Amino acid sequence: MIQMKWSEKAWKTIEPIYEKTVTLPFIQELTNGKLDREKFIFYIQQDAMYLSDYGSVITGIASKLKDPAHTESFIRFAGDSIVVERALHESFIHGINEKDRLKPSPACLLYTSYLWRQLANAPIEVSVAAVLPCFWIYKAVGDYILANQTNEENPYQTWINTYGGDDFSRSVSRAIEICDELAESCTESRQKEMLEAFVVCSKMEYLFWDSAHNLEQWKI
Ligand SMILES: Cc1ncc(C[n+]2csc(CCO)c2C)c(N)n1
Repeated sequence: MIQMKWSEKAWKTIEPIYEKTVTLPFIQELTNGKLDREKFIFYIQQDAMYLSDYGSVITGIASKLKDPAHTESFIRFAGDSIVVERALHESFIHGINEKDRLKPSPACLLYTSYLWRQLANAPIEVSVAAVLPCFWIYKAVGDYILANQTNEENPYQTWINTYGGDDFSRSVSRAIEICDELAESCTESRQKEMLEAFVVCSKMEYLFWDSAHNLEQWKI
């Protein structure tokens, strides 16, 4: 019998989470262009803080990976995340006083802290699985939005084009391939740990968008 790849199993596991993600008001309103600017700016500001940590975590992963081809890819992902995200953020929050930046929301801090914890404590393949939803869910959501858009004047088109379409697709495929290669030489129980981290981070992608729509604040 041909064994299912780790990534196939992983996507099947989080499919219900993904399906719920695309029905979130944030994603629906991003798709029809009616999302409040305030909510989008909140998201972009939170994302700037998320990405700053994300870039460091991914650089840490690059330095721990044993296969030089994997390290090379992760170094490229880290560079890409800085270049692409800088452009996105400049196009949407250019002119907004950086000192007015928010503090990380609970959802943002939870997500970045979890990624740091995986890097510090978990086996490297589990850390890699933890950062995969960031690629894969964004790709799927980007494609979903492109396929379901009806408004030609969407103010968020630059954002949508970054995550839908072909350029980003190559990085996503490579990240998935690396996870599968790592999983192949792991025990079953380690593969389970990878899956758990993948599921947790998929949920955190959901929470991140939801928190932006709610302009999430600290209760205290
Ligand atoms: C909360 C949150 N999750 C995922 C991404 C998407 N993303 C950020 S860096 C990167 C890889 C680029 O090398 C991708 C796909 C985001 N922007 N914000």
